[in-house]
Amino acid sequence: MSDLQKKHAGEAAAARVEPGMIVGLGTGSTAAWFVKALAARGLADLRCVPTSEATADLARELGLTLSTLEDTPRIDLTIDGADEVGPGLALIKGGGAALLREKLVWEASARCIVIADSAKVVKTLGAFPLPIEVVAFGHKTTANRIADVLADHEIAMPARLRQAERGIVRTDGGNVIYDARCGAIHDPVRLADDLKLITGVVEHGLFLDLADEAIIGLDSGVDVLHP
Ligand SMILES: O=C(CO)[C@H](O)[C@H](O)COP(=O)(O)O
Repeated sequence: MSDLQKKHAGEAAAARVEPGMIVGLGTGSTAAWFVKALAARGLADLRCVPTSEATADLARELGLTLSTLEDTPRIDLTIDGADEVGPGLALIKGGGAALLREKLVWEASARCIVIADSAKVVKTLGAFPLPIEVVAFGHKTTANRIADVLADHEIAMPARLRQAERGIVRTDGGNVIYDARCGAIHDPVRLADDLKLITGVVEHGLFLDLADEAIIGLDSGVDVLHP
């Protein structure tokens, strides 16, 4: 994980934004570099839709004009980080617990650019634990159904409830997160479909066919990938 690479990716992404755009702001440390670089450009008439309370706080502090998905349901460009960038720009996201709002904003966007440091680029998704957002009510019973689906995908490890020092992690929407240590996800499309069918699962961190471009930060500049 390289902060310099994240900075390079964030800055290159900020250069893609044009005055007057409605921009989706991602969540995480790479997205924070983007938000800072975007604010520094001082572009006119931007409206920004943040994907988390943390990003909203940062953007507000930097003087960016915020909007909501309700007020601006069509976003021109969203720029966001990822935990893994796989073949075809299939992604794992949700390490920062913002996957649901992120996916809502991505799906409302005409164009999405993922930004990441070079360590995030992988040949097969799944080394990073797959975040699964679950309704808090009865979450342990939902976890049992998640384990059954994972077993059907030859993933033996049950997903683990995400905890922080202060206890169970809650998302901005009040849900909990289970992290599935998949090892390797051989059929991301089928796994995504199967997880979505589980009652109690709100969203999962597989972002498939959503990224139009990836800007990968290097020590000396960036690399641009397309699906
Ligand atoms: O999906 C995310 C938050 O839910 C983040 O984009 C992802 O976790 C990458 O974070 P970072 O840029 O800090 O490595």
